Amino acid sequence: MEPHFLVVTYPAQGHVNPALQLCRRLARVAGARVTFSTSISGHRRMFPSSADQEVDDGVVCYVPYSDGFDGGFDRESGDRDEFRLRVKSVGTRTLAAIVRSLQERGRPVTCIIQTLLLPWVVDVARDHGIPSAHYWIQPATVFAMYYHYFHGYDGLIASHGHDPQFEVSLPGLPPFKICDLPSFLSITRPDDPYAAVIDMFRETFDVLDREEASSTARVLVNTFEELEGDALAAGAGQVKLIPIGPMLPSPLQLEGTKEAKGMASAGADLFKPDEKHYMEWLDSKPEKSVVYVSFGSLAVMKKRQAEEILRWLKESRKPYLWVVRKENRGELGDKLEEEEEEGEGGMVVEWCSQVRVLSHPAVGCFVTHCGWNSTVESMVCGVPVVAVPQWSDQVTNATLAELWGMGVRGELDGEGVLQGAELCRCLETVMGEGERGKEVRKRAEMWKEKAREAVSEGGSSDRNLRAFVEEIARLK
Ligand SMILES: O=c1ccn([C@@H]2O[C@H](COP(=O)(O)OP(=O)(O)O[C@H]3O[C@H](CO)[C@@H](O)[C@H](O)[C@H]3O)[C@@H](O)[C@H]2O)c(=O)[nH]1
Repeated sequence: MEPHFLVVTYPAQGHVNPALQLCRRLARVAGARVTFSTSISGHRRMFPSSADQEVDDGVVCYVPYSDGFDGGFDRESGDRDEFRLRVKSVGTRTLAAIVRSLQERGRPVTCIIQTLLLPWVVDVARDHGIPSAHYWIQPATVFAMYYHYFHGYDGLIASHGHDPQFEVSLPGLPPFKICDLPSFLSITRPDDPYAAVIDMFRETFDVLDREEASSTARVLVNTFEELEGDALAAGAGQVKLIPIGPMLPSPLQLEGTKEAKGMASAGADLFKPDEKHYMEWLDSKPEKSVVYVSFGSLAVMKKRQAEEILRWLKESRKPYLWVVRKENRGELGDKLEEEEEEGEGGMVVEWCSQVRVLSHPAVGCFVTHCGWNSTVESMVCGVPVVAVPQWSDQVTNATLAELWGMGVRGELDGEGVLQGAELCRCLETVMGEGERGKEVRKRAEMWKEKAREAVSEGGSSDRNLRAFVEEIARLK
């Protein structure tokens, strides 16, 4: 039977991107049919004119499921517990209907792969007798931290939640301070609005425990052996972690291929791309001179943080490209408009093609919140980072990026803000002529080479993905 992977993902940009990159990789490596499924709210943003219908880009077929929140979920005021339960009940039903409909149309699914926070998808796979796999889209180190949290270390971590400098030693990992563990692990108040998120992770690890017992646990990880060999081996019970990354962003996967042209605009973006000519603007700048600033797709930047960046941008002479999403603009008021009008030193955009920006020779540094995709994209483009983590895995990723030598981490003040002077110091360190800067740039180049090697034909991640595909083929 022809292999057919169904990749299911949560409707957030940081989940959609690696899921779609995996789809393209699977299509290429396995010559497989691939269907991508996110919730209707996400599908509408990717394909505004699709009227909730299936879309086919020639390589990947996009079929949306309903999660009970077709108009989207209000992250500010929505009840996360209600969200979790409704997504599970409605999602289970509508995804099952998709699996049946694909079967009836002669396109039976042979493996279901789900990204983070969707443990119920495993039940859909099991109910239909289809093998499944998890796709962990954060570092292996973060996986190991969650694993150990749910396997005996929750009490220790919770009891030191008030002491961010306390160092925890988890099996197989170097010691990490409490404040450098994924921030959800330090939630102790049940009324915390993010308490439901830790329940979603708990459900995933409960599912893994069950699968572990029946030796069916498979976890693909968006990392590579050369980067996180120790963390991959860091005692996660019998759960087999399969490093298959870094998933190259679509523009890089397609570089030089026939599909590249048509695919360039194929909808991964949940945000409307800014029409400003930022790539042409980059063309006019000297090599490695531009500072690119972006905090990803979810973080709502504190007003003071934005003001500090703005203050620094005005004072510094470095050209900059700064992504400020629409919903963050209110925070900045007229100041941003003024800045854009002056426009000499830099450019502010609402959304850009980040991978194209990072691939541009004019970009010399990425000031990032260290979402895992941004971290990986910076790595595969050889661009050093100034890390300004906000929450979740970002604090761990920032610690790792510094440990790997590909950048420096900004010291935040008591309110969690990176002040202008500190940003200036970090940029000087990374982009300046001092020894540290030279070393950081050398390491960034080194990781770029190693990352690309891992996913090129015969590289460690390429071999792992092929072996996974063969294993799935043998199961049928
Ligand atoms: O103007 C922009 C800004 C961002 N991006 C893309 O958006 C994605 C953002 O992903 P990421 O850097 O991971 O940040 P978040 O959107 O914040 O991702 C969420 O999901 C990630 C994966 O689970 C986690 O690592 C993060 O902490 C979490 O906030 C990346 O692929 C970027 O290339 C663009 O294409 N254009």
